[in-house]
Amino acid sequence: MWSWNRLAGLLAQSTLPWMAKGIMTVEDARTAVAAGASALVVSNHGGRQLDGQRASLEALPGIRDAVGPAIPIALDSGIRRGADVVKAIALGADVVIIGRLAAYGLTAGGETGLSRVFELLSEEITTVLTLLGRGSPADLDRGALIRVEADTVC
Ligand SMILES: Cc1cc2nc3c(=O)[nH]c(=O)nc-3n(C[C@H](O)[C@H](O)[C@H](O)COP(=O)(O)O)c2cc1C
Repeated sequence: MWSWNRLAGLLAQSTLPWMAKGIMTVEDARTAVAAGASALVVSNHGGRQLDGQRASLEALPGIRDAVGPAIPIALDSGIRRGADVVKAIALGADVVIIGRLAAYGLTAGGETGLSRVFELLSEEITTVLTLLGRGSPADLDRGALIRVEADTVC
């Protein structure tokens, strides 16, 4: 079974930089950074392992606060449109990763379909940034968002 100790043994055999994927708690984020991770991927693996797990977007702000600004953070799981990318950046991600979205594009239209996925994402990100009055992703912060509790949505 995988453990942080087993990972330490593996890392001792290499000087390559590495990133930890599947980080969903502040505790694991701190442990990964202390173990030498160069970057983190906040991810619930697309909900494919524990489908009742909380969303990676929910976990992101606390993890960013815990590790500070210097550790690059990627986020994945559930990115489907440009607004999702904007939310992730506003909550502290440096980059996002797409999984099934890329697969959907490839399935629907091969290389052309995949290119279209990136075109749509780019257009949507530009639209959302414009509507928020932000010039670029670098201008995003948590003030761009409001939190709506699920039980307040009619
Ligand atoms: C068919 C499939 C296989 C995957 N296999 C792995 C895997 O072996 N290891 C892993 O860390 N994540 C795996 N993932 C999760 C992806 O790396 C990624 O975290 C996830 O797809 C992101 O969520 P999204 O699909 O909603 O964008 C897999 C995802 C899919 C769809």
